[in-house]
Amino acid sequence: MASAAEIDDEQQHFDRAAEAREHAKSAAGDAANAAAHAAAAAQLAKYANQHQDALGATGSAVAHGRIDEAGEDPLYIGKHLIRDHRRQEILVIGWQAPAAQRYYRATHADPRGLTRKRTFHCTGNTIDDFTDVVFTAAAPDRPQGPDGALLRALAEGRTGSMRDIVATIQAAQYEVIEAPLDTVLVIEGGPGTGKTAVALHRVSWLLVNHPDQLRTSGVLVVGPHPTFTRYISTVLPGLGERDVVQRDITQLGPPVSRGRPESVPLSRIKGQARMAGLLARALQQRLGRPEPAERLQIDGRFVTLPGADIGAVVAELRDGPGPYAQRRTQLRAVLTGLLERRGVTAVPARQRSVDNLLERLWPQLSPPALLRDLLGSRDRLRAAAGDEFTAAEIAQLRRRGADRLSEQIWSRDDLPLLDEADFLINGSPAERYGHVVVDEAQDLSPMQLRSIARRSATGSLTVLGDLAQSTGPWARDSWDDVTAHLPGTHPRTIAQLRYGYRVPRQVYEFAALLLPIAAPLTAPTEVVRDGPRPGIHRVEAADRAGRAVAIAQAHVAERRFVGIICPPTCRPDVEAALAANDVAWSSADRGELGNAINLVSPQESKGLEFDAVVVVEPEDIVAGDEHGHRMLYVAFTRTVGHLDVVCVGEPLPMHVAALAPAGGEPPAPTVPSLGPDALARLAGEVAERVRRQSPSDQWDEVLREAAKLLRD
Ligand SMILES: Nc1ncnc2c1ncn2[C@@H]1O[C@H](COP(=O)(O)OP(=O)(O)OP(=O)(O)O)[C@@H](O)[C@H]1O
Repeated sequence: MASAAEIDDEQQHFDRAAEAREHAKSAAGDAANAAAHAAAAAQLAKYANQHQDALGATGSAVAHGRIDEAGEDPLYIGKHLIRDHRRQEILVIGWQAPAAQRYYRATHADPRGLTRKRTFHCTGNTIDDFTDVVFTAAAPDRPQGPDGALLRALAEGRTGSMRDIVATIQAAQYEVIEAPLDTVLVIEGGPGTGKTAVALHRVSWLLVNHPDQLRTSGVLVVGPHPTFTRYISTVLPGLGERDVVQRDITQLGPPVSRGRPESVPLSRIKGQARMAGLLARALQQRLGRPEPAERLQIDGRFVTLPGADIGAVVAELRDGPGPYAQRRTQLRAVLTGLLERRGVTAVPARQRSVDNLLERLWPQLSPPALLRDLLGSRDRLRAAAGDEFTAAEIAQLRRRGADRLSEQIWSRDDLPLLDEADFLINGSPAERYGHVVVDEAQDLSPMQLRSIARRSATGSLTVLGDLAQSTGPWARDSWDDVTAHLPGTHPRTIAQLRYGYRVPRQVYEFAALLLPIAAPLTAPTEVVRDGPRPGIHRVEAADRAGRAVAIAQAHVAERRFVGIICPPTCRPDVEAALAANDVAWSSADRGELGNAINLVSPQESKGLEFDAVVVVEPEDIVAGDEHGHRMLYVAFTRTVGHLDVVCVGEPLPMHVAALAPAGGEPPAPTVPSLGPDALARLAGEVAERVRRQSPSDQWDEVLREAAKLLRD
């Protein structure tokens, strides 16, 4: 604990900086009032608001850190630059400034000239305490364990909104944050290694350090589902960035009615990149052929255009560049030109016989109309499929469309197809960004990735995920399968985060027993802190839901933020138990998390975290997905503190023969043996790595060696 005198000294600096900040904010407001007319005033007011936001909220801490170097004045680091208005002296530098880098990158092994790094703990702008890391030349080999400030931040209770980590970003995380803009950067790491937090801070860092490229074009952050988007939505505004667009993956593409369910096999077909070719061919096949002679009535006289001339123009435009709608406009212009050459002067913009001919040759189409008509017709599907789809696949794709387009309900897998159709018809989306961040990217289909890729104006992307958490119809085992569908304009880099900050060691070790089956080649994360052991509660089926709710209530009584992660099979019982006990709860499928008990499906739990997690019936979670062990690994790793597993029979990981009841000592974990499926997956993965990392002329030899080793 810092001494009162030291805290007083620091507080004086904080008070001075707070006063300077208020002065800067009111000066920004005054500038807006000085505008010459209303339009300029509105514009200036917008800039003033942005500037005031960027300076930070009144009453918030002006700084979170300080660095000391021998013979130099200390530097205070906060979310925003603050100058003394009288002397123009810098009181606090923004955390993204190059001068702040050493606060984050200094380690005992490489202190970068610093003698000390101080992290403040504040309530508003009042300093409660601070934690120091002292760098001494005598201890360069000291291992860099988690410092007190980090452990303190990790121990804080969670809520339904993610917090920034600006005060305690770790050296390896900062290195990823400041990676070059012109990259496709993949950030991979186990659960709770800070991928999401790092990516959001990277956005803020990029906006400050690359204003010319990004301030006008903007940044887009794409998450896996609405609850996640809402959960992370306060981080960037808290860092002073209000203009970053945050969407979930289903919000890309034309606005349509959603909610149609889709089978897994159909999801697999619809997500494949070859669907893009199917749509492009389907669009071409909508083009018509002219009659040998096209007779048009214009202003009471008939004009005949030779079909061969028109056909040649249509063929040229069909094979030409540009979106479909733009080429349609070009065709109209050419038709008008042909008419003018036959003496028709000034063809009006709307002329019925020209419009009719144009509609026959090059029909006006919306993305939903194209897709509905395609999926609704076996003949259209067959014609567009060529050799690329089997008859069985065509039969699977075919479905009866709604009679009225406005009544059509679309599935999640239709959305990227509509977006692709929109691209083919209308060209690149109106909203393109200087940088795009994609979270939980390991689960996205090629068609979803294409949809994201076309929103990056320059090919600059940050892609984050964890292959060991990859589930669903598009579960991945390699990042190559993801990046193959992203723009190739910039180099691709994979950055790994090794340290797990969320999950306590005792819970992580339990969850990691699933890894040999879930993701055999994944190295476990290195956990930085301890916590309570998982509680295993074996119950009768009739008591399962009631017990889960009772455990959740006990956590709420301790003021914990709780997630009950429950497979669909158990959900009605759990909802009934919550109702029977008159417990207020929130449902993640309504896009929002409450402050107490939240009922969450395993899929929705991705990316979220709670103080306490109650996992209901692991076996059903495993059974619910082809990569069910990964899904369970996700569910187990959502906790910052407590994990309780409520089950009938074994809690999984099944190979842990007998786990002690809640609070008891579990036996030492045993290494699970691999079943035939897991072994086949492992073999496939080894072969894939050999292919990726060895020159092709050595594959056979390396694989023969590997087979021999396995036989022996
Ligand atoms: N340097 C840090 N300082 C303080 N907290 C941190 C730090 N790094 C990560 N955390 C915390 O660890 C938790 C996990 O972070 P985050 O959700 O970004 O991890 P993730 O790798 O995206 O996890 P998952 O793959 O499970 O979604 C968050 O509560 C985050 O605030």
